[in-house]
Amino acid sequence: MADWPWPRAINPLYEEVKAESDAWFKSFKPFTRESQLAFDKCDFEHLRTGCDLMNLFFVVDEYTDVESAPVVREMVDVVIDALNNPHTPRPQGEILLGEIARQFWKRAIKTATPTSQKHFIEAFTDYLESVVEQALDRDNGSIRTVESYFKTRRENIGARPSYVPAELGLHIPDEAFYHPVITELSYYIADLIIIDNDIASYNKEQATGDDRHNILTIAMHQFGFGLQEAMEWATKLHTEIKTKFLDGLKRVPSFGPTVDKSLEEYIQGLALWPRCNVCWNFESGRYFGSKGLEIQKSRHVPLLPKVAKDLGLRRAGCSTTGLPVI
Ligand SMILES: CC(C)=CCC/C(C)=C/CC/C(C)=C/COP(=O)(O)OP(=O)(O)O
Ligand SMILES: [Mg+2]
Ligand SMILES: [Mg+2]
Ligand SMILES: [Mg+2]
Repeated sequence: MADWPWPRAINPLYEEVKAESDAWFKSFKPFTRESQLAFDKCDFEHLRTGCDLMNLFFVVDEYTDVESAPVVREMVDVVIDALNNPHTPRPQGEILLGEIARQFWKRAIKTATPTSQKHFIEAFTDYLESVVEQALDRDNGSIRTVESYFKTRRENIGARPSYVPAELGLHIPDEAFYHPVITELSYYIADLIIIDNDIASYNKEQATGDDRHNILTIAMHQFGFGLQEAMEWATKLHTEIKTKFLDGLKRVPSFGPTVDKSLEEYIQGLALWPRCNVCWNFESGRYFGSKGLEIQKSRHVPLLPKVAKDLGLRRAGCSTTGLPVI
């Protein structure tokens, strides 16, 4: 990211809004003590809806990463139902994900334009469907090709719904929002986030045996690379995608002065994402503990030993039956 034109910046209201968002989230007691400690290491930078959305993402990710496809399907359906019915109370005894999603969305829509609401529901539903696909791959032990991995991971990374906090106050009609050039730009950004996440989280994922959905594992498998070769291949791909994004900016068509202004703000939000993500990778503690900034400079990461499969969340008491409910 050294030559990415959008520099690191922090929202001035970040501390205040993050505290409010965290207080709301913790009130659910969604995690075991160990999971909450791991979770507290995450550090997000967006205003309230953005913060709440990141919290929602990570609870969905943590709960679904360790379950079989039929269980993930049920969880996903609960979340889809809650987002489509934010004013309807959730049934007693339902997994907590429904109530978290409902409250998040009920608050978010108060300040979201109708077009941004529509785009969020579309994008988040596609994300949730890809989480079920990921669980099916996990159940079958299958490893995808680079091409088929990118196809599902572009939704699974959660990037599209994560662009929506930049769009909440904007009115961008579908003809502009889903114009092929805008879609292309949004997927270039998703691809940059995928490569950055898969590199940063590779160590954690290989150690816990959840690395089949990781571009490094896939490149090693498909091209017969070693880990370092896969890393270099992924870095080259990252450079090519950055160039494609910068070139694509020159092809954005005009939709008239009002839409163009909104679109420019939205694209600015897209362009900031890979920078935010890469900073967060090293500063949040999720992937490198307290050594993030050091590793960002040295680029040396000692590989963690593989842990036994059942030592993950399930062991910590987070199996479906043990998961918190409302
Ligand atoms: C969790 C999620 C979908 C967040 C969406 C928001 C977003 C784009 C966050 C930054 C990158 C990230 C953590 C992606 C999830 O990949 P992963 O499931 O491999 O996350 P992990 O490497 O932290 O486990
Ligand atoms: Mg995931
Ligand atoms: Mg994960
Ligand atoms: Mg990852």
